[in-house]
Amino acid sequence: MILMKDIIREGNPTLRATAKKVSFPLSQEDRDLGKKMMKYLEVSQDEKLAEKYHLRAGVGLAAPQIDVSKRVAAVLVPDNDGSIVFKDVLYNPRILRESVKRAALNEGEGCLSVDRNVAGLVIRTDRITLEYYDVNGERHEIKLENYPAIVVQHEIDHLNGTLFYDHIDKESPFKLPENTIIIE
Ligand SMILES: OCN(O)CCCc1ccccc1
Ligand code: NI
Repeated sequence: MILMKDIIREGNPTLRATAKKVSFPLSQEDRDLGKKMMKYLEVSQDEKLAEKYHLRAGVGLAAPQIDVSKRVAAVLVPDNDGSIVFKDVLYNPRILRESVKRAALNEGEGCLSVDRNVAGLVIRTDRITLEYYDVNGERHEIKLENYPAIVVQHEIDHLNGTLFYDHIDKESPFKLPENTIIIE
């Protein structure tokens, strides 16, 4: 099971590398990789289990964060009523289209690989068309907006060696750019 000790932190060069695509059919190793990353998210979102295993809750986890430089990310986005908005392990995810409209979470973002708070608006795209392959090699092309779109962009950033605070305006971190909405 993935524990916090398995998650690499800022300074580890893997976090700034461009991860490699996986090939299909997936090796058993790449299947297991996706499974254990999703397991981490499920356990981390269960209050009791997260406490038991000292896990920081996460709505996404990218393979580079466990020092595996492959284009694989698990996403588990709950609704505030506990239902699931989006859940899947994304293999070779790719953003096909981005809206002109931008978006940022009101409370900013954090990262399991960043052990500090970095305040400021993380400016992202509000709506995306996402292409990815699932564990069975099936191609998916879906539209996401608002919170799930933000999470997927955060994870795909990890595959390209980008961290959330790279998107914060250093001079004025809380300036709201034109054409940008705040997501509560
Ligand atoms: O890479 C995943 N991870 O560091 C966990 C936090 C994910 C996340 C947090 C805030 C907004 C979008 C995504
Ligand atoms: Ni992260």
